[in-house]
Amino acid sequence: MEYEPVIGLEVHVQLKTRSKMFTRVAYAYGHEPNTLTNPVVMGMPGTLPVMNKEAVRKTVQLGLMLGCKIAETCKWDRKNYFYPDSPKNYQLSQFDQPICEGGEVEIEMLGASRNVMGDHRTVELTRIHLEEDVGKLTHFATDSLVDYNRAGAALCEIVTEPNLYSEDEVYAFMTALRNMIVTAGLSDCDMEKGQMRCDANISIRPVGSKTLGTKVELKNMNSISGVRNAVAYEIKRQIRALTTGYEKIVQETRRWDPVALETESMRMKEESHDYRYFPDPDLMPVSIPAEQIEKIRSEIPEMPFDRQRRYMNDMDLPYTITSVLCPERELAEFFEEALALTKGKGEPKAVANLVVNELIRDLSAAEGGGRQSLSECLVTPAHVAELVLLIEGGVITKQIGKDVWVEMATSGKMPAVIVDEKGLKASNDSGELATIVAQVVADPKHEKAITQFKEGNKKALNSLIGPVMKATQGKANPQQIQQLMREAVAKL
Ligand SMILES: Nc1ncnc2c1ncn2[C@@H]1O[C@H](COP(=O)(O)OP(=O)(O)OP(=O)(O)O)[C@@H](O)[C@H]1O
Ligand SMILES: [Mg+2]
Ligand SMILES: [Mg+2]
Repeated sequence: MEYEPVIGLEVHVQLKTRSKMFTRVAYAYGHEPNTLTNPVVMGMPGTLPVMNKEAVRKTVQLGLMLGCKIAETCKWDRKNYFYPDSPKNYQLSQFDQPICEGGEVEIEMLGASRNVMGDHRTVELTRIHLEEDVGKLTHFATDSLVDYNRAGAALCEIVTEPNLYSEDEVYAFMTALRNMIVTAGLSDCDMEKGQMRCDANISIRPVGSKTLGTKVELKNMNSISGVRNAVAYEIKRQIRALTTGYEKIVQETRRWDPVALETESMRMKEESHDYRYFPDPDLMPVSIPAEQIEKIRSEIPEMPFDRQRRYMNDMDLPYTITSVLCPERELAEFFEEALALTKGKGEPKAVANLVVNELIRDLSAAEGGGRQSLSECLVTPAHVAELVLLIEGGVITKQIGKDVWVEMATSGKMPAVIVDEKGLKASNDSGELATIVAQVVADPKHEKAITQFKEGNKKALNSLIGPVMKATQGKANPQQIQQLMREAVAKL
């Protein structure tokens, strides 16, 4: 029998708010353990929660971005359980009245090759709700330590329908969702810092069947490719269990081991009635006025796939370039600013090429691993615009443009200043160039190429361009060289 996997994801995202979900203590990463707490976070008797409005606003924005229905009224419930990662014996969450219902996420599958756009489809969402994060446990050989700095942080949970069917779709989903959330500035979604986490629910069923099999929930993946690997492993494990009868699939929570690259059983999964959800008596239900929803809607920035379609359709940019520019809003905005500064005289493709090739290369080469941020980089949109205009206006050659880039990236000087200081202007003196061309053509070394050209091989003269360029220190215009070369050869 042939089996197919069915996958549903629960994605937790820490929202970028100044303070925590129900108290004003700061939400931040990288502080000394247990310094970002207060009596509310620690669940001391007599403390009362106060809702963070910004977290609600950000969740509404996320819901609107993903086409969810925004609830007229939502409420807060206690999810009761006791575990050392929570200082209280409950977590404030939303049970039957979440902020957002329904919705979908557009994803892109891998294309046939890097320069071909892959298929797009939408993945259906069940709901998005808001809750408070729990602390972080670190386990050692004989004991465990807990850090409550992230306990109580505003955490939004995005739950999908069982509507994903392969590890590649899961990868595409996580990537698309992260790009949208980061673009909107709702979270940095750094999985290594725990700002974005994913539980993957997986079951297997015979192909063609409409009912769902027993689900297993995977935890502890700390990168998007980690999620893909864990899901791929678990699909194989379950299919093998079903086909060989060697193992039984039971409803449980399994932990991904990123070193051993396998999943191992953690605990049997609670059902929702085990949590004894009930409305929190200290918090009022929340209603969000329609005009406020419309205001939030009007503040949503352009989403990455929409931007990509615009670049491809309106600017005629190739897919490869747009797929690098568009997922990162900062980069895309840098490009648009540079393009605008050329005042219609710069080709979008020329501007985009500099950003995608030279700029990203420099940012990635920065010391200390990772990528340098644009704000730390000396190259500004004005530099890029000016450089493009110098090249397109024929003031300098493309070749010299590369040297100017290196110089402006290290000194921060404007390209025109560098060109002036170093005398890099393309030589328009065709008399001088003609002399150099004549010398190269006369060089016995090139006799063979010239004969081949005369015999009809039009490309044979290309090998002579390099020596001419070298003699002019890269300042000559390649078209002009070719023209002069043909004239010189015709005279032989
Ligand atoms: N048989 C199944 N196979 C695959 N995925 C499933 C199956 N049944 C449910 N799912 C998915 O599992 C997820 C269930 O998440 P939900 O938050 O509703 O419940 P939970 O995991 O029981 O609760 P908790 O928040 O405590 O983890 C959803 O993404 C859903 O699509
Ligand atoms: Mg859940
Ligand atoms: Mg779950």
